[in-house]
Amino acid sequence: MAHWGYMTTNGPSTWGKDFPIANGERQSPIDIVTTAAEYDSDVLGSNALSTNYTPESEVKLVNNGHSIMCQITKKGVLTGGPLGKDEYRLEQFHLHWGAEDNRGSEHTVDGKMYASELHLVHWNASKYSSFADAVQKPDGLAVLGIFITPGVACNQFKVISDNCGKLKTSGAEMTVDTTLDPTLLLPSNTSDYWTYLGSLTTPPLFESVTWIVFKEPVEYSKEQLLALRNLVDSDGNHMQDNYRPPAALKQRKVKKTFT
Ligand SMILES: NS(=O)(=O)c1ccc(NC(=S)OCCc2ccsc2)cc1
Ligand SMILES: [Zn+2]
Repeated sequence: MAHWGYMTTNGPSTWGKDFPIANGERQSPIDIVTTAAEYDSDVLGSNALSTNYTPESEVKLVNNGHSIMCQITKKGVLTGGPLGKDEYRLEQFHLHWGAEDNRGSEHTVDGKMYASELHLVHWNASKYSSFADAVQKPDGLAVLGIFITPGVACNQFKVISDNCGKLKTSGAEMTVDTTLDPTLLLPSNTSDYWTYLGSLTTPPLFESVTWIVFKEPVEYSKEQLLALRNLVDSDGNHMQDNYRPPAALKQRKVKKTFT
């Protein structure tokens, strides 16, 4: 099986061969049609989404061949909003980006694509014993999606962007002694978001993700975006355009927490 990727020969349009769920009923990402999203005060209004992350004292950065991933060791927790009382534990975060600023995000908003999208991946620690146990359960995962647009540098992201040069090739890993507070990777407004039931956006495409996509984008500098584009993927090409285009919404409703 040719390893999946984002090239013409192994990209999103070919994933259905080895991962038939690619054409499933709750695939991600999606195009968020803002006028069709339903404001749902009771489910969402009652208990606000809350993140309780502990600043990392060291971070493990991994070039896994299709993104740059930061593995989390502390026990940061996400709860509330569409997650109810369940506590979801932060496992890792990673990104998707384009070769140019006009593309790169996975979710789109009324067809608009952002330059990049940051994903904070959590698993339901109230119901399951590990990420691997939760990854295939319909309520197993929760991923925060943060849109990224070119602008001023994001200081908290510097620890990743400043080290991309040392993580050039697929499989490269490094541990960096630094404090990193995942809370500071979030937009200032974390009350306004869209949420819907979806999937992993890369193989194995499991339909186990409650998606929470914030309305407010965060800014990264041109240099920080360029650092991502200089990474090399598992085929030895520049890691760029590592995003899956929107999948069909099918019988799903997108909820929003703002009017
Ligand atoms: N882009 S995404 O956030 O939807 C996303 C998140 C996690 C993953 N996959 C992960 S973390 O897999 C870890 C290895 C694994 C373990 C059991 S099945 C795969 C894929 C896509
Ligand atoms: Zn992702």
